[in-house]
Amino acid sequence: MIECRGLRVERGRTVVLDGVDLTVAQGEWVAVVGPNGAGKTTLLHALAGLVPASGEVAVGGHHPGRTPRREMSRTVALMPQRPVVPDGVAVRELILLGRTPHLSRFGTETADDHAVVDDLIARLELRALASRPATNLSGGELQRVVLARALAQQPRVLLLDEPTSALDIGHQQQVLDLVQALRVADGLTVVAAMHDLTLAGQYGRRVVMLAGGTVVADGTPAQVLTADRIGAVYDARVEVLDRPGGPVVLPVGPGPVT
Ligand SMILES: Nc1ncnc2c1ncn2[C@@H]1O[C@H](COP(=O)(O)OP(=O)(O)OP(=O)(O)O)[C@@H](O)[C@H]1O
Repeated sequence: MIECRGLRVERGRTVVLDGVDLTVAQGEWVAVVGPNGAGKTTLLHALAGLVPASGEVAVGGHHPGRTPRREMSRTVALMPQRPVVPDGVAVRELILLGRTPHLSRFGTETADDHAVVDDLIARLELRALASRPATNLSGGELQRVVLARALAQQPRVLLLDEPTSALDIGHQQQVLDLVQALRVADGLTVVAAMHDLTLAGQYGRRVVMLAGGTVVADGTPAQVLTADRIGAVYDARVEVLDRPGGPVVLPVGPGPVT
């Protein structure tokens, strides 16, 4: 579903991604991890066709930069790290915008479009927010609404950029469980950039670690999320517990305070 060979992205005069090879099968969930500035967002943007990239890139058989936007939006949906919300738009309208790539040339929504939106509102427990202006939501509420908008696109590939960064622990599990259910039921392919390494390994069967714009590790959560590698790549003190659901990555404190 995703094939990158020698992917390279430059921003200004800086090479932000270089020589990235990534193959993702349909229905796979790949967690992309790495320190701040590693290139995670840039990778997702390159896959969505939002930044120019060189090298070979194909997503759902399309070259992201050379495919008409409407067609690309039926294949790939991006849940951005920093969503831009137009003033005065209500939550339900914002989610309905996700249907845009599927509308007829006349631009009118059908009963099916409304049914898709209503189903997502129910599954993400957004009913109480549906008529509120989206600009008035809390950070976590908005994050769930923006996920609903991306899912309303009914994409084949879902790109999630820090999807749980503003969510409490219950809502983290709610949204990731919903994406997991869609992956299993519909064969949705998921690439999710995540800072929470434990969650990354619990949902991503495969973890790709980026640092300095290149892939430094690619494998199962247990192969990639080792204390030594995290210590070296993130310059962090961590302990990793081996649990049936995946590695649990714990920060280690600075020691006794004197
Ligand atoms: N438009 C731009 N112009 C110049 N540099 C950029 C631009 N966009 C991103 N960068 C740089 O590219 C690098 C990768 O940024 P990116 O947002 O992809 O990292 P990230 O891994 O998602 O980081 P974070 O975890 O902090 O969100 C950073 O050093 C960033 O400053």
